[in-house]
Amino acid sequence: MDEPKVTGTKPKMSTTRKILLMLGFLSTLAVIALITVAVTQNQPLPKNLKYGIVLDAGSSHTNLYVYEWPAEKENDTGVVQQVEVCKVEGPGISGYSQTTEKAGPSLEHCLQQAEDVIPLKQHQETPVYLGATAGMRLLRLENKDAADKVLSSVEKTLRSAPFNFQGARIISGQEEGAYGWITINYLLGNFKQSGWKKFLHSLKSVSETSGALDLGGASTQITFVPLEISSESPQNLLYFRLYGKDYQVYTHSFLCYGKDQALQQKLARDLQITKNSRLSDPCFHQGYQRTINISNFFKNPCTSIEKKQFPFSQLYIEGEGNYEKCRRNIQDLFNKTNCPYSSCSFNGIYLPPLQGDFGAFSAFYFVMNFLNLTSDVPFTLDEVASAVQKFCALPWHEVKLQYHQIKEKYLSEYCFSGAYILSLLENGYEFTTENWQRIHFLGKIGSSDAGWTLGYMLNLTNMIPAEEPPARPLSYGSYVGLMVLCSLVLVSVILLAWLLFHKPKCLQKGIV
Ligand SMILES: Nc1ccn([C@@H]2O[C@H](COP(=O)(O)OP(=O)(O)OP(=O)(O)O)[C@@H](O)[C@H]2O)c(=O)n1
Ligand SMILES: [Ca+2]
Repeated sequence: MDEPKVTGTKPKMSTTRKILLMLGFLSTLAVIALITVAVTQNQPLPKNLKYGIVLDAGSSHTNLYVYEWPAEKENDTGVVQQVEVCKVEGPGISGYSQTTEKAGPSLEHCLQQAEDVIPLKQHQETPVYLGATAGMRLLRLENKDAADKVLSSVEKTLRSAPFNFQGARIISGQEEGAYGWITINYLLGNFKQSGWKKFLHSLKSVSETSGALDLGGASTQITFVPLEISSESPQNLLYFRLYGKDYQVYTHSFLCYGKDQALQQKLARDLQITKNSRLSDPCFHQGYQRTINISNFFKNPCTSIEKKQFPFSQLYIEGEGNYEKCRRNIQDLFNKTNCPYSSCSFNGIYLPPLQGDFGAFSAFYFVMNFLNLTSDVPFTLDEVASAVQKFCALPWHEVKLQYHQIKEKYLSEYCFSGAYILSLLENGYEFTTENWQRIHFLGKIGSSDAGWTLGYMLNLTNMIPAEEPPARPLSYGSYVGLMVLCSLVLVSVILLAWLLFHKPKCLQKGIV
């Protein structure tokens, strides 16, 4: 009687098991198919790169920058990067005031370099911009006709290059400050945070942007978001809406306070009190000598105010190498006597209280880097001052021996420049021992040079949207990861359920 029962139940059990096995197999197959589809369907397309060229026609020299970015990510922050920089041989374009037709051709070598970097089929669509700064602002003041001719010459050359010419113009000091500020904050990723970073920032309410300090040869800029906005000096305020956020930015550009023109101003003042054609200068190393032609010296708008008749045509400068004396000497360039606002930097120019961190670039960086004063942990104000003092005290023959690889023009002026930077920051802008270390001397951020050019291009190509562009909540990697995780959980649950409700014989008590 028992026999038929046993044979009767056996096929019933195996059918259920078969169905369950089949279900398990099918769900595993479905999960694998799901993952495969997700991975292949959403795979990023091959990179479609775009390029842009900006020429920074500075007072001391011209640099050509090539930028690159993935076409499909144009409106994201931090995706544009510098892929090439070419330093144009010779002086800045304002140095061609006597031979204006040569200004354009001086750029040809670097334009050729850009042609080699950018794929041939993209030459025509690549925009090229030239922005001239304080050297050309000064030339325009001194000789408008010569400045126009220099610009026409560079325009002619740029139009004959195979790129998409978008203009060659003198940018204002305000633009120079603002674009420098945009560049560093774009590169530091301060404009737009996504996902967790955005959430963390909203919790901490950290200072969101970094100020920008640019020191050129002929002008210098300070730009930052002050804590409180005052309408005292509207010409120093700029309003931006970037990635859905409003920014009220303070900026000022001091023409004639770049390091080369500041030295000219200082010498012009020293000349007023010289009794003969010899001048002992504390800002040059002991043993250093330089001769200056007086007739050309006062043609410059930065020195013309000091013009007077001298009984000699050449001035012989002899270095003294005295840092303290040099600082006192430079101090005279900053007139702190009258301020028509609640607070000023110098020469009666409004400056709100300093706020947050600052990125200091161009000559701020070149000089500090030469003096080994740039590191991740910032040096104190006292450390910087004593390093400059020590360097200034070195006799010229020793400096030349120790740094024989560096151009004499640069080398001879690092003592003056170090002292000038300290005076500008400490006396001019009134940085103190407390907030000095909030200044970060930086040359590059990632692969891109800090400077106004990237911000200029981002603005002119409309690559920084006013409103935050709609973004996918998850990145491609997180999306795939989440898909895999969910699928694994699903398979595990199915397996577990199967094990619990249909314990296979091998797991049953007594057998194990
Ligand atoms: N390794 C270097 C490179 C440059 N300089 C000096 O740094 C100054 C500023 O250079 P830069 O920022 O390139 O000035 P420009 O852009 O030419 O000037 P501006 O912005 O005022 O037009 C110049 O005096 C230059 O001689 C330097 O001391 N050491
Ligand atoms: Ca510059």
